[in-house]
Amino acid sequence: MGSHPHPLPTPVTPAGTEGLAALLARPGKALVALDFDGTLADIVPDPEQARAHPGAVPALVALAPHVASVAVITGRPADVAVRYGGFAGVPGLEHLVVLGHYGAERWDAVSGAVQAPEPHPGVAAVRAELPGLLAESDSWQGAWIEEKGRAVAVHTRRATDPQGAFDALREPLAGLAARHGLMLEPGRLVLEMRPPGVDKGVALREYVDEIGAETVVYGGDDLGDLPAFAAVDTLRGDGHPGLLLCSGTGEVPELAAKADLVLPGPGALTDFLAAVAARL
Ligand SMILES: O=P(O)(O)OC[C@H]1O[C@H](O[C@H]2O[C@H](CO)[C@@H](O)[C@H](O)[C@H]2O)[C@H](O)[C@@H](O)[C@@H]1O
Repeated sequence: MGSHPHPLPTPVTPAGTEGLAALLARPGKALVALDFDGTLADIVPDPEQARAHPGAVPALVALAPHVASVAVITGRPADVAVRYGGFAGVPGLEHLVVLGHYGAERWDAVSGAVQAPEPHPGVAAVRAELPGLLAESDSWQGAWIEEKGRAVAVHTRRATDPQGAFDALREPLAGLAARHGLMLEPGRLVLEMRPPGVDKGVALREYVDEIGAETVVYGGDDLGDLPAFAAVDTLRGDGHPGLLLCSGTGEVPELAAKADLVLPGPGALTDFLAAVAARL
């Protein structure tokens, strides 16, 4: 162990310690699944400027040959995560899978294509009403719309009062979403209106079953990752070792409280993945 340049941080829970031990002992039976924004990519004020941390692709490339599968599970459209991540055409990531829109979409590196369901009609209705709603009050001044194709998001990170705008918008946007058969997905200073029926927990569980993974490592940073954390907890109850990583600097304490290991942001998380890969 003394020959490794990067130390391997220790999980703070017995379940996480068991999950890490299983990953190191039987990597070929492990799935490593990771969120994109805030986990593999640093948070930036403009979502269009988000890109994978420089350490992310090298860490995934180092891990991929040893494990059963590496997957990215994100709220982004799958093709956007692939583009911003720089995941396509990378030697070593020929089997990468990206589950976008919380699992509604799937991109795989083998085909290079995205599989997606029919668009939900509520998204077009919300899109049409949203500018009128945002013009109704000064309480959310500076909030702006991210067009996501199969969903619409309202960001407040660049609003005059980011948290105040987020809080003030939560109820009206929940109402707007519900009127059109959508759900409200709150995140880090973002409120997304999206079709129901899938979440990162459902997506993770289905993918674990599909590939027959024994051990599951999941890393996230936001409220949308809570269902995936819950899925890993359930899997642990069913005898699958699991390791829950939180990429966090304090913005989402709800997720950090449930993690086996909190790493301070994408740089630390990708260092951890690289340190694991170096031991395989
Ligand atoms: O599931 P994820 O991959 O974590 O995607 C969740 C949302 O991420 C993006 O918003 C977040 O990142 C932005 C860029 O760093 C940041 O400006 C924003 O405040 C964050 O909430 C993305 O724009 C959303 O569409 C995703 O749903």
